[in-house]
Amino acid sequence: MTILEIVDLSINFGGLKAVDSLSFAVNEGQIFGLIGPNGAGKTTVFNCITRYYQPNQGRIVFGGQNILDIRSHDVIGKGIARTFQNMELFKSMTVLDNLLVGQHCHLDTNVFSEALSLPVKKRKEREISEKAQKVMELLGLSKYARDLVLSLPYGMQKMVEMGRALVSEPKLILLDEPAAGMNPSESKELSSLIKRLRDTRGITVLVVEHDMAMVRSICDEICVMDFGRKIAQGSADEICRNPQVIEAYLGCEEEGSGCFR
Ligand SMILES: Nc1ncnc2c1ncn2[C@@H]1O[C@H](COP(=O)(O)OP(=O)(O)OP(=O)(O)O)[C@@H](O)[C@H]1O
Repeated sequence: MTILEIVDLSINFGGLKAVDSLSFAVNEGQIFGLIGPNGAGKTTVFNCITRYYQPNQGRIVFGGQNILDIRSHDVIGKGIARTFQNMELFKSMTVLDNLLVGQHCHLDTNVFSEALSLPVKKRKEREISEKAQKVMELLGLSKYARDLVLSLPYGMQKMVEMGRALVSEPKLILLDEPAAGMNPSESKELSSLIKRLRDTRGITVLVVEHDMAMVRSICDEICVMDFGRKIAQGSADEICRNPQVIEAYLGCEEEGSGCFR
């Protein structure tokens, strides 16, 4: 069953067509890769899905609803969460506080419950805190809960970002270059975590990633973009054999690896 459908999506910046009539569909429970050379338009697609950018044309249908009709701050409430290419964390705050940031939208309180600190507010706060604890356990972050993010190694900081996205219990998570800056063993661990999220929590994953070893190991289906357009779609084996894809990546093809960087 389709959970996300990108239909004829286009967005221009001045004369540049960053995304050009792009269409693809992601099925529920899939790990779907969006790849392409630098500047192909991948992050721009994420920015359109999260309503940070307003496309010039097209539709983005999530769970049957065109999300271009909703406000950007309502996207998370629909069940979509994301991580960023350049981690957007509050680095001088603790891990736990970073996970709790943004959860106020789920508190559903009003001025009276705030002022009177009513039990309903306290209960909601406790629920959110429990969710954060569970996510920290899942990601191996519990022992760092009270540590400042800036004191953690880079790979762990990326886990905090993943954690923040997971606390909202998304149906779909958008991961923008999750393995960037990680060493091979960290990205292997990340690959199994992403598969676990899908397998145990049923989360659908749309991932932008340049690490082809990771893309190959986790993605059920891959859409390849170049200059804003889709040039191929299929399994990892199919896209790696596709002449248009090889042509697009020429120059960053690794000697003998048979694939891309
Ligand atoms: N806000 C903006 N204003 C102007 N141009 C933009 C803007 N955002 C993106 N672009 C341009 O759109 C094109 C696509 O950028 P985008 O970041 O989506 O590429 P990408 O495929 O994610 O690249 P990378 O793999 O390097 O992250 C680029 O040429 C970029 O410079």
